[in-house]
Amino acid sequence: MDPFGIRLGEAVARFGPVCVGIDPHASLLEAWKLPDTVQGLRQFAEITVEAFGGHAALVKPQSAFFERFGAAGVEMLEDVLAGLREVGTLSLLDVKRGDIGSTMAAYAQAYLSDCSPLRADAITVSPFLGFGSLTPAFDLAKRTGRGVFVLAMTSNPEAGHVQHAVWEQETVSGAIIDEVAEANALASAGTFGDVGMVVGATVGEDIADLGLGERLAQSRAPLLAPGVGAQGATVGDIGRGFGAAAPLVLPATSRAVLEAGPDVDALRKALQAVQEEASALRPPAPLD
Ligand SMILES: O=c1ccn([C@@H]2O[C@H](COP(=O)(O)O)[C@@H](O)[C@H]2O)c(=O)[nH]1
Repeated sequence: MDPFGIRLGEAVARFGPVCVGIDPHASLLEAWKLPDTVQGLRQFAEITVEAFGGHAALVKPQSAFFERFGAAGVEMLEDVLAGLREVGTLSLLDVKRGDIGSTMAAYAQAYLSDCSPLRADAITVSPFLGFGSLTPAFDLAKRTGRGVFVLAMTSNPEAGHVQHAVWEQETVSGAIIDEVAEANALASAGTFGDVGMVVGATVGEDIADLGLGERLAQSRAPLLAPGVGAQGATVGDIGRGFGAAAPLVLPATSRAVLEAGPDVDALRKALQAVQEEASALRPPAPLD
């Protein structure tokens, strides 16, 4: 399999950079007139895979909303990942795993090995047990052509207390950006490295205040930017806040698109509207 960064670059060239989420909130199941049960979850999952598979560069199922149904929900998550694989759509499983290295190796096996039922093209991971603790995930992802997105500046309002903390004259988020840049230094040619970061669409002002824009742009990391829509951020905010790093950004949105369901065409239209807005973030392809 080609490295994740290459596969992502191809998908973004085809569909644009938007990452759409599959987040079966109880309130969305209700709005779609589905029961908040495993059966309702199954219908939600089937509709969203049909709507987004083959229509977006990257689809991000949120594990928590499947896990809340126990083993049956996790089985459904396996089906969602398999459904996306079948139509050749890249999956980013949002699980935010992080642990001591030996346990991290087991998480890596769970999501990034070729034979796991829960394998995805990429996962989100948390570096707050120390960046080095993530090494088993980077190593296995590299061997299997998969990707890893490291939380760097998350979209929630509470995040700054931890992520902007300063240690040895460096912010935590700045240190993470530099570690990711180093991990991507040897990645194959192309826009994106194989190691991404999560940098919320809501944090543009912080990027400027902390002077991190240029370092983000140099990292070659695909920058997953959740927060578009329900959390109040817009694609325009990304253009303004991310500066030179904007071409690396994958604007991510879940509820704002999912609210258009359950009709498959309406879901696709809602996705397409964000995709059209987001096309302004990337420079046009050079003419031959
Ligand atoms: O910093 C982060 C990291 C992850 N998320 C996840 O993205 C989606 C956002 O959903 P919306 O409905 O578009 O708000 C959700 O799965 C979060 O867990 C994030 O929001 N911020």
